[in-house]
Amino acid sequence: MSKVTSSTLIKFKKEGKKFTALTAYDASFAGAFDSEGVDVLLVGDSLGMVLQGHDDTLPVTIADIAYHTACVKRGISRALLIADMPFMSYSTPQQTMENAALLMQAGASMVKVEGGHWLLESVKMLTERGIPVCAHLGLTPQSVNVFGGFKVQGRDAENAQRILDEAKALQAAGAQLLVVECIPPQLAKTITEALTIPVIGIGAGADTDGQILVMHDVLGISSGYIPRFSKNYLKQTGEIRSAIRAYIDEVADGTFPAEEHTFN
Ligand SMILES: Nc1nc(=O)c2c([nH]1)NC[C@@H]1CN(c3ccc(C(=O)N[C@@H](CCC(=O)O)C(=O)O)cc3)CN21
Ligand SMILES: CC(C)C(=O)C(=O)O
Ligand SMILES: [Mg+2]
Repeated sequence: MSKVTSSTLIKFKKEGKKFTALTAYDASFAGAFDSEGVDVLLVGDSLGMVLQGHDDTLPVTIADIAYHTACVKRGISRALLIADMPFMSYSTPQQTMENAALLMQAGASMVKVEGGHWLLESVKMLTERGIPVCAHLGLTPQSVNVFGGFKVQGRDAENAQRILDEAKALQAAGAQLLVVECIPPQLAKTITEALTIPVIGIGAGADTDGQILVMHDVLGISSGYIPRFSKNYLKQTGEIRSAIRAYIDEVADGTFPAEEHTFN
């Protein structure tokens, strides 16, 4: 099967084919997700919470992400592999280049960064130097202390407009993919229709081009708080590979996310 690239995802968007993304942190799970047909795998800085047991993603380092990216890379053959840039590893353009290079050399095919207008120069510089960028807007967990908690973003008209403007500006700066997290479904729909690049949602309703979840939520083994927008597919299937297939099928046919998984 041919490798998934940003061109594949643009083709899916044009065809209206909903695609699936999932986090992965090691070769074995990543290999299973890849062979079942998950299109995009993300080495998320969520690993700070689900692997390391922290309360947020801030303690994660570039070495942590590079290590898990190298592990995942060895297990997969088809999926597009994205690596999260961790907190404060991309605070200046120079630092961004150096750290993004480490993740690409560890095996990533794209890096993901959280933020809007302040990131435009870095997105342009990375793209010009051969590093594809996935942007991330809405509830950007690295800003949890600014938000005062993991709270839905873009609920009022002013912030919704700002997020839409930032999405367009990030695309214009060269971003090839966008993740929107925990925003109202109407806003996610507007952004998805306004952009030519694919938009992946989490807690953002059913009208984005793709969906992403944290693998521990899909397999029902997150400890402590489980976000209400996620779904435990292991419960209904009893087997890991079947759970992943159910997730892929429900995203493809529009059953997931349902009303209960969205913020209205
Ligand atoms: N296991 C896991 N799943 C995730 O989806 C996830 C992580 N970890 N870690 C990194 C971030 C943090 N995420 C989170 C964590 C909590 C909420 C949360 O508490 N949301 C409230 C919204 C409250 C409101 O209405 O503003 C909720 O009720 O779900 C959301 C996203 C998403 N990501
Ligand atoms: C939830 C996704 C989008 C993420 O950024 C992560 O897993 O770190
Ligand atoms: Mg992340």
